[in-house]
Amino acid sequence: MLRRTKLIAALDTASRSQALHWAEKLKDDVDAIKLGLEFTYACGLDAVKTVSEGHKLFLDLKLHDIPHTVASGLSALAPLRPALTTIHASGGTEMIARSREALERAFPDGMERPRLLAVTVLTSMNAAGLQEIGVDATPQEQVVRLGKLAIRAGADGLVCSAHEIAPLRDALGDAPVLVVPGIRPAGTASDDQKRIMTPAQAARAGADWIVVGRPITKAADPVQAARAIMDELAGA
Ligand SMILES: O=C(O)c1cc(=O)[nH]c(=O)n1[C@@H]1O[C@H](COP(=O)(O)O)[C@@H](O)[C@H]1O
Repeated sequence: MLRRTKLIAALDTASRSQALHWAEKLKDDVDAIKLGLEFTYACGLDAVKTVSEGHKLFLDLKLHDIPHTVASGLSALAPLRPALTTIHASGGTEMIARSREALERAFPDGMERPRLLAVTVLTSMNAAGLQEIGVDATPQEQVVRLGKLAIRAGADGLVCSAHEIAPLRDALGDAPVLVVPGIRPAGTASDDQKRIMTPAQAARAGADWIVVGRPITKAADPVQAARAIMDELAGA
C-alpha cells in the first residue's frame, strides 16, 4: 500500500505565547501539531483549544489508570476534538476497550471520532531500560506483544519507534495507524531518545505519521527545519 508519511510537530513548551507563535508559523508546513503533558499542565485545556485552532490536533496525554478513570478522562477531553489521542497500552485490555467505548459514546454517528492510539514502549527506552522495570524482552518483542493486545482491545493505532514498524505490519497488517516519534534528521542530537531513525528512514519503513519536537522547536529557524523534514519525507 502506498502511504504518504505525515509530519506532526510536537510543540513541547510551558509557554502559551511560544506555542501560539509556533502554531501560527508552522501552519502551512506541518500536517498536525501535538500538544502534550508539558503544555497542557502548564497552560490548561482552554489554551490547547486556542493553539490548535486551524490545525489537526494530536492531544498526547498518555493516560494510564484504572479503566473507569481513563474512560472518564477521555470523555472529558472530547470537546477538544483531537484527531489523535493517547493512552498507554500497558494499561491492559479492559482499560483500552473502555477507552474506545467512551470515545464512541462521545462521538456518535456522523461525528469524526479521535483515533485512539496506544503507546507501546517509549522511544526513550532500550533493552536495559525494559530489564530495569522487570520486562525480560527486547523492545521489539514487547512492542509487538503490546501492539497486538492493544489493537485486539480496540485501539485504532499504536505509538512505536520506526524500528518496530515492519514487525508490527507483519503481525497486524496495514490497518493500524502507526505514529512514530524518536525521529532525528541526520546530524541532530538524539537527546533522551534511544530508538531513533531519520524522517526518510521512518517514511520508507511505512510510518503513517512521524512526530518531531526538538529538531523543529530548538532549530534556529523552526519553519525551515519543518520544511526540510517535509522535503525529506516527500523524497523518500
Ligand atoms: O506519544 C508520544 O508522542 C511519544 C511516545 C514515545 O514513545 N516517545 C516520544 O518521544 N513521544 C513524544 O514525541 C515527542 C518527541 O519529541 P522530540 O524528542 O523532541 O522529537 C515528545 O513530545 C514525546 O512526548
